[in-house]
Amino acid sequence: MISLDNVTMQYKASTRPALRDLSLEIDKGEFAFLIGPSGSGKSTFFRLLLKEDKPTSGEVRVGDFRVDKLPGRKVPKLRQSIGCVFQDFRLLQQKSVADNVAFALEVIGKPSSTIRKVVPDVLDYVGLAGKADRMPTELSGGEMQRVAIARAIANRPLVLLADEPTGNLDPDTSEEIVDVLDRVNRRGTTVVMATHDRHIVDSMRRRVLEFNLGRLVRDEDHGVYGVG
Ligand SMILES: Nc1ncnc2c1ncn2[C@@H]1O[C@H](COP(=O)(O)OP(=O)(O)OP(=O)(O)O)[C@@H](O)[C@H]1O
Repeated sequence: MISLDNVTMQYKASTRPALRDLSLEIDKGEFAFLIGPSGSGKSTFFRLLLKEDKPTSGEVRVGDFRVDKLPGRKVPKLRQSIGCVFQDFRLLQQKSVADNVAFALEVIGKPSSTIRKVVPDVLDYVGLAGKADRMPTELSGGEMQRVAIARAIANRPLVLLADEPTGNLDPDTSEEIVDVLDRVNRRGTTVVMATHDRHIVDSMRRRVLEFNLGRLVRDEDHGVYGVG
């Protein structure tokens, strides 16, 4: 589903590469944690998958997309097959919960009949039934992240990338959010979650990919956070 082959990413403004000769594969349906200290390359890895940056060398694949060689006109199609969730939720503040999700489907050209059906289903799925008409300011952090997940999965992407999705949440709420991601994964979506949350990694016992200084230094199937 995701594969990197000898990928190096050297930003022009930086003296050392953000990723160095990175090779890894994540299969369809896997749930993988990406861990490592600040600056180890986790966000850069996500940016390469989304073609927000182009690697200096090496090959990047997501599903059938050869991302590093993808022409610009095909990038929207790639991004439609990758859902993203971030630490800071990134909701549209002027739109209701339902409209945040609907808007994501509108911009990719889904017909309104589909949108009317999908939005309540997906809100129900993430545990927000009954909150469709709330504005983001009327939600808790955990609820905001549920909206962000609903928006990210509404189009049933192949992959869900979550960049520190629990970074702004308390421990109990974090567990609830990871439960939602776990359900999304069990439905067949590949999930990759970058995190600094030791407790979550240790309790889930899923694949752990540890980065350090742009290198993959550990890859374990049922890993823990470890000493780092
Ligand atoms: N646009 C950029 N230009 C120059 N250097 C960059 C750029 N983006 C990231 N870097 C550098 O690349 C390295 C990897 O950064 P990256 O953001 O991928 O790390 P990270 O593991 O996601 O960190 P964090 O846990 O803090 O989010 C760092 O040394 C960073 O300073």
